[in-house]
Amino acid sequence: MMKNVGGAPGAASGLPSAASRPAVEVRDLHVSRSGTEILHGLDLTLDPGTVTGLLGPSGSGKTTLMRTLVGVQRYHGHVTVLGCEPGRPSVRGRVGYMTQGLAVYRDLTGRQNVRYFARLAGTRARDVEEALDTVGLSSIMDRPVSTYSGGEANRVSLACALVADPDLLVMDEPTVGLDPLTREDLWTTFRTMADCGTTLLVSSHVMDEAFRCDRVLLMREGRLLASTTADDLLDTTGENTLDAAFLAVVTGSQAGHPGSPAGTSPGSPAGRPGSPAGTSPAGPADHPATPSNPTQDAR
Ligand SMILES: Nc1ncnc2c1ncn2[C@@H]1O[C@H](COP(=O)(O)OP(=O)(O)OP(=O)(O)O)[C@@H](O)[C@H]1O
Repeated sequence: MMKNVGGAPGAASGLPSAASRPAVEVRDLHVSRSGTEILHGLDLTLDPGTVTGLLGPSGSGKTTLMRTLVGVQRYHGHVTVLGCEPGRPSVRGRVGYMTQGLAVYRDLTGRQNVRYFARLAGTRARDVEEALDTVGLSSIMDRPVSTYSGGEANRVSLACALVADPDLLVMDEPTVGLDPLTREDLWTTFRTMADCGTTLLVSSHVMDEAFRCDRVLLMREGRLLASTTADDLLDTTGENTLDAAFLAVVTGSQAGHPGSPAGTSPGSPAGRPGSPAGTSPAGPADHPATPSNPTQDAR
């Protein structure tokens, strides 16, 4: 069953329905940190119920984009998340964010951490044991996180994000440090969540994970180079591997162009459900937005 991922129902009002409205819409997004512009005018949309991979070299701005979407980064431009300005109280509880750094309590056990985040999520929370099981932590969930390996501790962070059952789940390299089996299980979980209406944005340095995504956003130096699919990326670059295709795009050495954000072909990765998300035309950047999230860091 699809979640209601939007605000007011659209059919009766004549507005686009929640399911057809983008879960995320970004136009002409600029972000500066410490006086230096980091993002230089991004345009993108994420369709509801899709998995989008965010790929780019270290320092290309992936985390900065994610921070913007979850409402902890000051920005200029037009950004809506689930129909609202990022960080607004009405949308905060519906957006999950798994950061790169460990964001759990090390003196608590895995189970206690997940239970705590489930309580914060209130009635919308998923089952705690199920969330722990999903990330493969059931056997060690009663040990303090301080005794976990790095990969195990990361999985607690992920379970804390999953247990809140968000409508938009933003994850910064969630599969780092995971063994192939757990990684496989997680991607299955991501797909199931998307099929149930959750919109997922996943950054990764593992290029093959692009095949798991409905759409892939390629970034370099604060710009969006392409909004495409893994298959289209191979086709348009003529490369055999995604690593090579990605390299061709980021170094600008490919023969063809993999597709501008607004101009990629509408294919999906082979055998995978989900409609590719298109991109939006640029709009005016006339009003700086100030996220209302009290945890915002506008550096
Ligand atoms: N507080 C800050 N002040 C100044 N520059 C910053 C700040 N935070 C990040 N940056 C710079 O912004 C750029 C983008 O950083 P960001 O963390 O978004 O990249 P990323 O693509 O997520 O990198 P990685 O893959 O290594 O995590 C980098 O050049 C980084 O040095």
